[in-house]
Amino acid sequence: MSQNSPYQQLQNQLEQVVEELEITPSVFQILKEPKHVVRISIPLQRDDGTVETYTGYRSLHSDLLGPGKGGIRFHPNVNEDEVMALSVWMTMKTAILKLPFGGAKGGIQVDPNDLSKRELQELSRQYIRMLEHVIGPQKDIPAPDVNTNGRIMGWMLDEFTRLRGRNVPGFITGKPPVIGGSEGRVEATGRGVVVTILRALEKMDMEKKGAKVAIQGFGNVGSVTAKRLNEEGLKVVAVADVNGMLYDEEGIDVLELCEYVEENGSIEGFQNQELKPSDGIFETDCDIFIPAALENVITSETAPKLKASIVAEAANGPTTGDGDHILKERDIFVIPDILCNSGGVMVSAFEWMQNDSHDHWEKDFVVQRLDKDLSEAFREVYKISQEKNIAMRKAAYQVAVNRLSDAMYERGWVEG
Ligand SMILES: NC(=O)C1=CN([C@@H]2O[C@H](COP(=O)(O)OP(=O)(O)OC[C@H]3O[C@@H](n4cnc5c(N)ncnc54)[C@H](OP(=O)(O)O)[C@@H]3O)[C@@H](O)[C@H]2O)C=CC1
Ligand SMILES: O=C(O)CCC(=O)C(=O)O
Repeated sequence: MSQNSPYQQLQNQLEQVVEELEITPSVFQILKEPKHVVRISIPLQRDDGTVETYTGYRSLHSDLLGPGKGGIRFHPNVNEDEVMALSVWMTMKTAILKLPFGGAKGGIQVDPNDLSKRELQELSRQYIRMLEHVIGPQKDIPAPDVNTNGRIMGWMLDEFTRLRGRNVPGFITGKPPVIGGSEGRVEATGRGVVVTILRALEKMDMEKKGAKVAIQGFGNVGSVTAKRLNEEGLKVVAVADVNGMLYDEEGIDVLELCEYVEENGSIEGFQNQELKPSDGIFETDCDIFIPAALENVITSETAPKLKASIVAEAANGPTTGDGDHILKERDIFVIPDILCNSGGVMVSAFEWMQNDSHDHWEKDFVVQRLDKDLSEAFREVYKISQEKNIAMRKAAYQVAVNRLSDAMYERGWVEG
């Protein structure tokens, strides 16, 4: 495992949390490894008739509190270490939120931009065919993540339905509402990120109107977060994607940018502005910095440059151990990923519940419940961080591990 292995860093963190909570080390023994990791080699017939194989994974970290839950990522950097770490973070999120789920994650090592629409659909269906034995509404329930969306969830649902010979809408979440998806799931992660930011601003006595925001990543999570912050009166001054960064100290026209990205797939060319280098995002003058792309971006190199007083981790695992240490030393308030971006899985849980009871909730109801439940989770974590004088990340892990440890005891997996 490399030094920047998210999975290794996680293991170190978990071991420390178990020690500090003075709970039995057996809890760490159980949490340190996923229950299973399935690796598949997926053959795909390309449009030119040749066959290529793609490596795919599904890691089920824990089904202690319910079936595994977690997204599917399509990206060239997907690997076993990453998928395992992402599945552990899912276990922590669902435990913090008291959802009836464990943690899982999957992915395919592929750049979807290299595939035609037919190839992408076939690869998505093939992934489900090859993993049918380990997924299902009471076993392990997938959802969207980086480079996957409602359209892909729809194809996957269709494939699973064919395999089972009956409709099983609760097998996957994040699907379009017309085939059983929940209202508000597309926006849920970004909306949740903003709920946690608003709670943090209140706790820190910071004015939200005009607060300056910089966002790395302008996909599903980054763009919805930007839109919601804009509605709340904050000012998005910088946005970066892989091609570069847009900067406007007066505030970017977020609505127009969202429409532009929807049509053009990138921020490049927006209002004919020249992009600045993508890395400039770390040095932007702002109050809130939001990583909303991939792992390991706040490091020993970038953490010292940040100007923000709040880091809201919309991405999973954006901060390395060294980076985190520097943020702590610099007294930057971090809303940890396992709390900050958990609005997505929360509304996925709502979707699964609606599927189970053949119900359809109105969007207003979904949004209100998300705001209320996530604010409550924020308060619980914040209270512990204050009482114990520890960082929000450590407090979040403590909440999760305590709950998991209690469940292990009640199920007879460990002694008290
Ligand atoms: N979707 C969800 O519901 C949830 C997602 N998350 C996490 O949020 C993060 C983003 O996911 P999501 O928005 O769904 O993914 P998307 O695929 O929709 O968007 C990812 C964005 O990140 C950008 N990006 C990738 N690499 C870089 C880079 N090196 N520098 C700057 N920008 C970069 C992409 O740019 P480009 O388009 O140019 O490639 C794109 O704008 C991930 O960590 C994911 O795990 C967490 C919880 C739930
Ligand atoms: O909605 C879900 O089930 C999972 C979303 C996800 O992958 C995540 O929170 O990282």
